[in-house]
Amino acid sequence: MGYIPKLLTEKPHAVCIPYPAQGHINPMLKLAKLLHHNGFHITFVNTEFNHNRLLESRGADELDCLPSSFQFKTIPDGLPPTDPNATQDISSLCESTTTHCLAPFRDLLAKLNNDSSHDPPVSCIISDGIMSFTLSAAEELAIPRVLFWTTSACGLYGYFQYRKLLEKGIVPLKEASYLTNGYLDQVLDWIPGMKGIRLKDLPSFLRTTNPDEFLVHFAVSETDRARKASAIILNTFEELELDVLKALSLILPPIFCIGPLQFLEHQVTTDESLSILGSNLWKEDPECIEWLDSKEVNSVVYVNFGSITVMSPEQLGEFALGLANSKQTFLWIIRPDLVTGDSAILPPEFLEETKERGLLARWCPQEQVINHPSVGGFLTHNGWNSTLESISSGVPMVCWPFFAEQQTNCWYCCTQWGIGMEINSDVQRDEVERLVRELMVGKKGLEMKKKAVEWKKKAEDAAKKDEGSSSKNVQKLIHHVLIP
Ligand SMILES: O=c1ccn([C@@H]2O[C@H](COP(=O)(O)OP(=O)(O)O[C@H]3O[C@H](CO)[C@@H](O)[C@H](O)[C@H]3O)[C@@H](O)[C@H]2O)c(=O)[nH]1
Repeated sequence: MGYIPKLLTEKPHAVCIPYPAQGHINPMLKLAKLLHHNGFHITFVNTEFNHNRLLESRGADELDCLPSSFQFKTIPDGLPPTDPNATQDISSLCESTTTHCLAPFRDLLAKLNNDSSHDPPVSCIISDGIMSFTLSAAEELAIPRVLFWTTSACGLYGYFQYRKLLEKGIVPLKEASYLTNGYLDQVLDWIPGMKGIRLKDLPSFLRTTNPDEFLVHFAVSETDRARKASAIILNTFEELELDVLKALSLILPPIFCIGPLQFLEHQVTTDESLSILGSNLWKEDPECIEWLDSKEVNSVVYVNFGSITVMSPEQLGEFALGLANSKQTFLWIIRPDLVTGDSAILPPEFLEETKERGLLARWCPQEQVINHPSVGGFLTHNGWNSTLESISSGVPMVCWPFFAEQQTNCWYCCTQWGIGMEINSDVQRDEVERLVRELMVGKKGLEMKKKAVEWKKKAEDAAKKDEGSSSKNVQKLIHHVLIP
């Protein structure tokens, strides 16, 4: 039976369930706040593992002060215990959530809908795009089922190409030498809306010789299942990705572009405890902002590779010496689990050379950092949140995509939006030095800065209260889909 309010005055109740990783929890929490602001009762579902991390990094008190109409619940992720201060293995997590999370999720919904519960009945489910098992639970309750893909539209469209790549025999690669012999440079001229894109610019999981590669088949099944949703949400804005959105609209249910969500979140000011509620899973280093305050406008390179990227000690060394040799001032966030194997050891000559002009920290309030007037450029892995946060702050990028759709985001930044320059995946100190210098003081850097500021303005327009395309899309989503 579908959603029947217990009372006519009852609030709609949205259950928001992110994929359990930082880059997915952040935008989902922003959306949840936005819906709460629009009169929804919210249940936000974390995995037990991440919820413990959230309590650890932000303190339990923060959640105690929330209004009763905004609650957190947890389900297990089905994985064995791992390092509580590190991101879980992504492939295992995708496999585990798909296999193990539906049953506890169903139980949770049943509890929320139980007569003795003080919550209004669950009236819609908003789930991460790669948690599509939730569609079955929503179907059983006959309520709207919305998938929030936290990637860019171009990244999502990139995943949509996997089925065709398999059918055409382009993937899996015939042998490992295809990774380096130029095969990945082939231009795929059959993808509408992505003129000139190369195989290497599509999401990276295709770089495999294994016909059974889990993440390739997972991408195929999740994109297939996306067609069954009531609607798709994207944290982007229409003007940024017009061509791809047009192509996606032919194959997907209605798409609502509601980004940049951080701008819309800033308009939510009704409840103090909610507006300060954050979702960082690592403790933020408070020193970063003070340090930035002491620096000149546009003078600092901000270096951060997000929550999942890992690198070898050699790669860390190349970045370090490239930054040192660039002579630029920098803030570099080295996550405790950034380096594979041993802990991050930086070359002594790097520490000596940069002690006056570099700050190292373990985690920071990135939105605040990147929006700080001192930050002039961003050395990034091009996770979609980081990319969009950079666009929203008018900051150009040097791009070192690690995996997933970061390669696609990078290609768009460098070739379509005019706001990025790519570093070779086999990172070398000389290239880091050259590109960082170009970013901060070169002619190309200046042009990119101009472009980035133009995109920032367009992003602000999209988020303008009541008038911008993203603001209007939020209202359409609510009134046409979530409260039909
Ligand atoms: O010191 C830090 C580092 C990061 N962040 C935040 O953490 C998020 C990181 O997200 P993102 O930049 O998207 O990177 P990942 O953590 O790598 O994100 C995963 O999720 C994204 C959204 O689906 C995908 O685009 C990426 O490919 C995938 O790796 C952003 O909101 C950052 O602001 C901080 O607040 N402080």
